[in-house]
Amino acid sequence: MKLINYEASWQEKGYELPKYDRENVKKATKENPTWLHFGAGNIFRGFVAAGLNNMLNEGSYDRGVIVSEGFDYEIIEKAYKPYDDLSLLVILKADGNIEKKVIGSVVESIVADTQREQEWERLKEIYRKPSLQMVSFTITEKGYSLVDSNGEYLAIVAKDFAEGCEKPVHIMGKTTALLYERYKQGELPIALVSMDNCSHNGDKVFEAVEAYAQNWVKNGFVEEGFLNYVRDKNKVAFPWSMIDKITPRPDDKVRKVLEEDGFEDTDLIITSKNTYTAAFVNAEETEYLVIEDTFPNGRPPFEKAGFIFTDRETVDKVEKMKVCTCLNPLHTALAIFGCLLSYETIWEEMKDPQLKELVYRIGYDEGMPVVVNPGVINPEEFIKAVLELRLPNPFMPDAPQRIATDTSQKLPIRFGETIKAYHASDNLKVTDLTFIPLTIAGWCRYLMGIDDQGNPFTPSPDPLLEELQGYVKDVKLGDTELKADLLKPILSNEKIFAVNLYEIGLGSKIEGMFKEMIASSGAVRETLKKYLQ
Ligand SMILES: NC(=O)c1ccc[n+]([C@@H]2O[C@H](COP(=O)([O-])OP(=O)(O)OC[C@H]3O[C@@H](n4cnc5c(N)ncnc54)[C@H](O)[C@@H]3O)[C@@H](O)[C@H]2O)c1
Ligand SMILES: O=P(O)(O)OC[C@@H](O)[C@@H](O)[C@H](O)[C@H](O)CO
Repeated sequence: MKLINYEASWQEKGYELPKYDRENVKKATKENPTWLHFGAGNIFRGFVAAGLNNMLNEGSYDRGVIVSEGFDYEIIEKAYKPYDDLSLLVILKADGNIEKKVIGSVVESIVADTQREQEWERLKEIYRKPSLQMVSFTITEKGYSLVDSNGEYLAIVAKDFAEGCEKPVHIMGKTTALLYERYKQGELPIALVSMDNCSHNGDKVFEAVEAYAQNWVKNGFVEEGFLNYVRDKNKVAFPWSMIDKITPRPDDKVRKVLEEDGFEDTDLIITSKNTYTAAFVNAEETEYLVIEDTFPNGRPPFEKAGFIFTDRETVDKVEKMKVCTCLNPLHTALAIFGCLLSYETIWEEMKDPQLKELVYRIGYDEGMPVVVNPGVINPEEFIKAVLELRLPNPFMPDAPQRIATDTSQKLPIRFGETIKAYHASDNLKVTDLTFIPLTIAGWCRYLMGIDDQGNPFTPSPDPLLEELQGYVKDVKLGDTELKADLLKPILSNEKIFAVNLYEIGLGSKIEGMFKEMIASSGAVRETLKKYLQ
């Protein structure tokens, strides 16, 4: 059974196949595309492309999506092209049932690299099409960042600014250069939609594109009118969104299940840029995509796929509910302590009495008091499902090591917003927080790269890892005397926590917890017991 030759007989083995004429969809999309997506990773295939696939199956839409990758070209070369852009979605339900769906809605895949002339020219052509309504992104938080931890422009960004729109290297430079093609075509309208887990994600795209446009205007590469176009919300919109569907890396156990069916395209691929990909993607059943309804050139009827359209204020509340309180902070706490306590799956961590208690306390005791009900999703029901069904789902192969990736980029939204809300509150005291500080102390302990048994482990990739590990490199388990300012460069960094933790009164508390966690091997567990029993 090869994806590229899928056939009706697969249905007997429970595989749902595209019910539409894919060649027609391909042709219509290539001629008049409506949607281009950057970031060919797992969430794109497992959720958004799958939503469109449902619409095509039902006949409620007639166009596919074109995917582009401006960072990790191997994803396209190894996980899309060999399979004619098809993929297999494996849904792992909490009751143990598995659904398998062939996703045919991705009809073209393109590497976004100015050195690859044909592909770059095709992207320009797509941007020039009046039919194009939206360009979306799932490129991780760091994909939007133009600066380093000191706020200085990254070298590639500075070079892009200096060299103009002919051969940008940063993904936001490529996006801006392509948008310039659309501007030249008569200022055609479009929406650029981030679907990443960052706060006010639309603003991240806007700020990056605006910075590129400003610098290119300043350096004489593009006209002032382009900057005005980027800033004109009636022409270029940057809607906010909140996306939710736990989509782990392609898993070996799932691979074996597929192989038992006779499915052959099961190679697990780890690219040189550390993306975990395959021709299949495994994900949970639950999914939410809430998008601010600002699309100057219209949009596909995504309501048919269950996506929720609303105003910006509601998206903000939903995002705060999910990313700042009811899911992602709990994930990051499990990621940090999971790596320290040598866990390899989230569901097993949810059987650990202290870790389970920790996420209940972070969620219910510390997060929920500052959550505002967004109306479109009920926070009480949402957090209950996360804690009782989604995280403990034993069929989901999600790993703390995946979630620990880029933790330095995630802390401001996952914990910083709650800390700020307590600090600003008249009736809550930030110094009463215990479990969030405990998790931050755990992260400082994690940065040592030594687990609770005293064995070295490899922390997950993070753009600040090297710098941050430098601060704790001399700490040893059993140290009783620590340099007074040891953690200060970390805990006072407002880029990492959204606040200076010393200025709001949490710095010493976290330092104290860190000291408890380095007392000896086994001290992480003992510290968790102390605060959680
Ligand atoms: N996987 C999930 O459970 C999930 C759920 C909700 C939201 N998300 C959001 O989607 C993002 C991607 O998740 P995924 O599961 O697709 O991950 P993935 O590892 O499968 O893919 C990561 C994608 O980001 C791109 N990328 C990474 N670093 C980049 C950079 N510096 N510049 C440009 N592009 C870069 C990669 O090329 C790839 O396309 C997450 O960071 C998160 O914001 C993921
Ligand atoms: O995708 P990241 O790296 O931003 O965060 C890791 C997980 O917390 C995240 O992917 C969740 O699974 C997701 O946000 C659930 O909707």
